[in-house]
Amino acid sequence: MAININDIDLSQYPYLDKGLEGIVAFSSRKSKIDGAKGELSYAGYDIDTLARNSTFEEVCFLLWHERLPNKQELDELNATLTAERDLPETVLNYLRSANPKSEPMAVLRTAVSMLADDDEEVLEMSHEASLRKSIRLTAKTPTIIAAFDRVRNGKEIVAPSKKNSIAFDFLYMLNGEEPGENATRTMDVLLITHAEHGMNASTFTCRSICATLADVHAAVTGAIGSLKGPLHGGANTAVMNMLKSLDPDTDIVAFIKGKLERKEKIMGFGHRVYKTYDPRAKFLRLLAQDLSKEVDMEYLYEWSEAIVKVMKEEKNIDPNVDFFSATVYYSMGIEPDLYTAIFAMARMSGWTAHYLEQLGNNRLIRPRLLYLGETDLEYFPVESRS
Ligand SMILES: CC(=O)SCCNC(=O)CCNC(=O)[C@H](O)C(C)(C)COP(=O)(O)OP(=O)(O)OC[C@H]1O[C@@H](n2cnc3c(N)ncnc32)[C@H](O)[C@@H]1OP(=O)(O)O
Ligand SMILES: O=C([O-])CC(=O)C(=O)O
Repeated sequence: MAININDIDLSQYPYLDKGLEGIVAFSSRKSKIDGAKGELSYAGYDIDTLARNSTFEEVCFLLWHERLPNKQELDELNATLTAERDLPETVLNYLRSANPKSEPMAVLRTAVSMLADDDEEVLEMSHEASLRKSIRLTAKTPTIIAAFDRVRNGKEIVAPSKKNSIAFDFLYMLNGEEPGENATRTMDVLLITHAEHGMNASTFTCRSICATLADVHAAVTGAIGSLKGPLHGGANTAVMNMLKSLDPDTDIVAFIKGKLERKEKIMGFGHRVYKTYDPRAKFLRLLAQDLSKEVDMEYLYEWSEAIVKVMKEEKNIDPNVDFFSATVYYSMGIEPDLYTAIFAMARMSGWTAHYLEQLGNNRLIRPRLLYLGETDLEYFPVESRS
């Protein structure tokens, strides 16, 4: 006989909720979100201030150490991140032989996992060794994404120039030519705004893996798998696929209303925590407006604004970080299926920061399950089952 949920005294299970909404699973010093006000800060610094003034490397230091670096500390981190950008030959060989039709996120997941093979400290679990591995993972992830994109497009892999920031070198390795100041700064802002976001699904995955005392490579490999889905980081690619399906004759109001009537979700909208405009979307919206105009694709921004208006009127739902970032990436000439991988490249800093935090105050994560299946069934050998 199956157990009926109505017969169970649910007051014994105070935390039972589909999707764990509202449950505080960890404490952290990495980021603070006020979902009602639409505010986000990393280790005490408002996201708008960081996006306007900081660099991704400085944000990495902030997330790992919970304070901003001084000049010498930042120079040292920059030097290490630059020196660690090369990939081991085993990973390069994998990227050269990977199926060019594979999703970049699947290839990234495999390549990041493979980095463990060549990391001499892989099983060294101290905070110091885990931080060194985190720096190496953050340095190498952009090289993996750019190399796979070149290989799948029949182009030679470009080695890192090691002359400049992660944002600069990523665009250099992707396009085979040095990016200008504006493109570099835009990529830096994208990386800063995507770096960290509390107990999101992929960070939860990362911390759960860490809590078994598995190494940081294992934890971020799991996190990449979690970020890939369209309800999480995969939404940015889905947003651009939706925008690309439109044309100047599309009645956007009818298009969105039709989707809502069919109970389809509009990608890039809604958030478990924000019940108002995502502060990062506010920032990226301005970038999307400027950049799409610069490359004569202002129509993408105009369609986006039209969608924002219908979603507000019909569902009172605002855009999240994935909505306008799609137009920013597209205006930079980046292929839509790379967007989630670039998100992962940024979030590597947040994942590894949470890994270090979990390691410093660890307990196995093992929630309970409410069993609702059959009980006390009689076992019959397979031959006698109908
Ligand atoms: C980096 C990130 O991960 S940001 C999020 C990226 N993901 C997306 O953009 C995918 C689209 N958005 C969504 O699916 C959701 O808003 C999520 C998954 C992000 C958050 O979802 P939840 O907190 O679980 O809300 P849930 O899915 O239960 O939705 C609540 C209600 O809002 C509606 N809703 C939420 N988001 C959307 C959306 N994007 N389009 C249409 N309706 C939506 C739901 O249909 C539901 O309506 P109902 O109560 O009438 O059935
Ligand atoms: O916080 C979340 O649920 C999703 C996320 O990662 C983000 O918005 O950056």
